[in-house]
Order: sequence, then C-alpha cells, then structure tokens
Amino acid sequence: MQTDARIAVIYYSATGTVHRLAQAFVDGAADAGAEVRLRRVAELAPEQVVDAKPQWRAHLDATADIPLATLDDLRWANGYAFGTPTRFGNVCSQLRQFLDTTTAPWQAEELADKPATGFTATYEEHGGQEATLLSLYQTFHHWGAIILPTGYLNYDTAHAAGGNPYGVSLVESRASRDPEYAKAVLEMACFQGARLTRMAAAVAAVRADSRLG
Ligand SMILES: Cc1cc2nc3c(=O)[nH]c(=O)nc-3n(C[C@H](O)[C@H](O)[C@H](O)COP(=O)(O)O)c2cc1C
Repeated sequence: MQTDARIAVIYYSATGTVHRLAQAFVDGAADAGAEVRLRRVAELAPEQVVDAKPQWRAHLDATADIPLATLDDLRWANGYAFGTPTRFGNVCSQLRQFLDTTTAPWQAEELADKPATGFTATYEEHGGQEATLLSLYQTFHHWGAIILPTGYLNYDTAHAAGGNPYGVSLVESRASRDPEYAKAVLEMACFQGARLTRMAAAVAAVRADSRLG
C-alpha cells in the first residue's frame, strides 16, 4: 500500500543504539506505505575522540554510506522522526547543530504543519529521556510542526517498553539484560513510524484539498 507520506528519519548515533531505533522507524514507516529517507547528521567530535572509543569508530565507519541530512530532506518530507542519544540530559550537539541550520526553511514556513516525533536512548533508567525529548520538541514548536508524542497508544507494548508517553526511548543498561524489553522498544519504534506515516498522509491530504488547505 502506497501513501502520500514522505518520512524523513534523521538521527545521530555514536555507538549504534539510536541507529537501531532509527532503522525500526524506517521499517514501520515503509511497511505503512511511506517513502522514507534515513539520514544521519554529521559527526562533529574530533577524530582522536572518536578513535579513543573503538565502538564509536566502528559504528561511524559502518554507517558512512548513510547520506547526511540536508535541508532539502526537510523540505521534501511531510513527516519527521528525529533521534538523538541523551547527552547530559539533553539533545546531542550533533543533532542540535543540524537543527540550528534550519532558519531558511523555518522562515519560509516549510517545516510547519507537518507531524514530528522524537526518539532517544539513555544508559540509565532515569538518565533524562523525557528532558531530552521535551527539549527536542521545543524546536518543533518554533517550526509550527505538529508534535506527535507516543502517548499510551498500543498500551501493552508501550508498557513493556517502559511506558514513556513523550516518545520512543530505550534504556541501554536494561536492554542489555532484558531482551523482551529491547524487543518491545523496537516494536514501539515500528508502531510510531507507522503512526507517523498515517498522520503525515492524513495532513497531506487535508493540505492538498483546496477547500481545506
Ligand atoms: C557525553 C555523554 C553523555 C551522556 N549522557 C547521558 C545522560 O545524561 N543520561 C544517560 O542515561 N546516559 C547518558 N549517556 C549514555 C548514552 O546516552 C547512551 O549510551 C545511549 O544509548 C548512546 O546511544 P548511541 O549508541 O546511539 O550513541 C551519555 C553518553 C555520553 C558519551
């Protein structure tokens, strides 16, 4: 089933956790009929810092063929999923740097009236996921986007995934010892990718209708 949804999944991941969530969003959106672009944002850390952590270097090299996000991806898409690891309770600087280049499409109102959701990962259970997502969503407010939180839809899976109503989120320390939990979070990412697709298609249909748009 093909829809009019064009979903951009834009993320940063140093060691692969957020990348796995991004891929699940892509799968959920594509299965629901969206055309999907998976885009990473540029690494900003100095080479010697990346090299000091083998897992970081390995992930950066392994994902080098994923295109970097551009402003044209934002203009093209009619629905957004942005992913970031939590960094000291906040959005990582790499994703912030990309968001901070969006003045031109923001001023042209090219980011408005589009559903946007966020996803994150922390190491700790109380490591700041909600703070990170709310911080990310502040930018969506300024864009005039339509913020699409997870709420408690798909409740059994949402509960098994930690019950975060602000956005899909994964606690790395729990995922490593609890495969059922990790599976539920990935299922929620798929679910939210599909839901984002349905919302993007619905909003696009309204905007295409000259009587309503
Ligand atoms: C500089 C830095 C800051 C971090 N800050 C937090 C934090 O505030 N809370 C937390 O639980 N984990 C924190 N972490 C851990 C990461 O958020 C976590 O490992 C995440 O799953 C990494 O995702 P990635 O593999 O996609 O890079 C931090 C890691 C780094 C390197």
